[in-house]
Amino acid sequence: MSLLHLPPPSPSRLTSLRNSFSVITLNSLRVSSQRCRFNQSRLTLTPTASLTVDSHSPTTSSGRGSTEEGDSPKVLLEVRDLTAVIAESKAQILKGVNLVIREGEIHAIMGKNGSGKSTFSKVLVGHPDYEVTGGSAIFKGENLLDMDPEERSLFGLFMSFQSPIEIPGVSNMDFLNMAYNARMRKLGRKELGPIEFYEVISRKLDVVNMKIDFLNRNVNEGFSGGERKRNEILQLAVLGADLSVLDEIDSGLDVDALQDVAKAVNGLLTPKNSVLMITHYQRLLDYIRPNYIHIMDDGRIVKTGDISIAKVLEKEGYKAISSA
Ligand SMILES: Nc1ncnc2c1ncn2[C@@H]1O[C@H](COP(=O)(O)OP(=O)(O)OP(=O)(O)O)[C@@H](O)[C@H]1O
Repeated sequence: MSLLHLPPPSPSRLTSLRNSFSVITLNSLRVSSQRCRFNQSRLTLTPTASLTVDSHSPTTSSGRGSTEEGDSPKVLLEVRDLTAVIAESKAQILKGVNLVIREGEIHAIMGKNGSGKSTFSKVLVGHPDYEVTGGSAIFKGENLLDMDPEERSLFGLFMSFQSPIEIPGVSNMDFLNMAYNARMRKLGRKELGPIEFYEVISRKLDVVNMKIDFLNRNVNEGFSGGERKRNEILQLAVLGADLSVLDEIDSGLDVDALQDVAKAVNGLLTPKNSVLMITHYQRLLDYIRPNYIHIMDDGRIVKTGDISIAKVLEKEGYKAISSA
């Protein structure tokens, strides 16, 4: 790929964008663009000792993570008794979610429509539509619920939304350059100017099999469903994350796109980072092999197991799971 194919954004364009958003990062911009509400109510919660659906008994199926005694990887995310309501109506959606994710593990959450899967993932990233009413979420040893969405993103939590939003007037390239630099600042690493960043991102495009033209288009504007999903993974590839929450990354993808996206996600895995996927279908799990599958029902994780759960589901539906 050559630099000649696409002019990098002008420095003045980047400066004006920086002035418009004094602080800008991926999750926070996407979260706040969805509801234009920046003031998330902050809660300081005391972790409570309680029952857990401990995810560390099933066997690994992806070869990542570890279940051997004495060789437990570090806990990355520990969610205990998490409850949350819809901010506006106060309707309770999460009714005590328990989940432990260790470094290097891939987890999948499945469950009927409306069981609370997306709500859980949005609560994790601090979406303002929801208020946490109890429980705790500790990420890399810090209280996640005490951080605003932007801090969560900079701290290494990435979320790919089920329906990625458009951001009119902001090109993919400019958006990613700013988000990348914000993350580099947080990590104490070198920020990149438009030309250097262009070289970085050009290489990442191959990872998701995206054409270079997408960099000059406004974020998700006019993108097809599949292109939006690829763009989400491009963002993940550029920013990196300790924990990537992928909400129905497989929806709207044709077979080739699904394979591209899965290959890209697999290519980003290291022994240190983890993935939490939400999906309805086994086909995604055939490409990205989870260590654990959790079933969510009515705002709680009610069952945890290995890939065999997905196989039963595919054949017999949720009835078979609840009676198991
Ligand atoms: N912002 C909101 N306003 C009103 N209701 C909401 C909101 N967010 C979630 N809900 C409701 O909470 C319930 C759980 O929704 P959620 O999107 O978390 O379910 P889900 O398990 O992800 O479903 P699906 O599999 O269909 O994506 C649903 O009944 C939904 O209508």
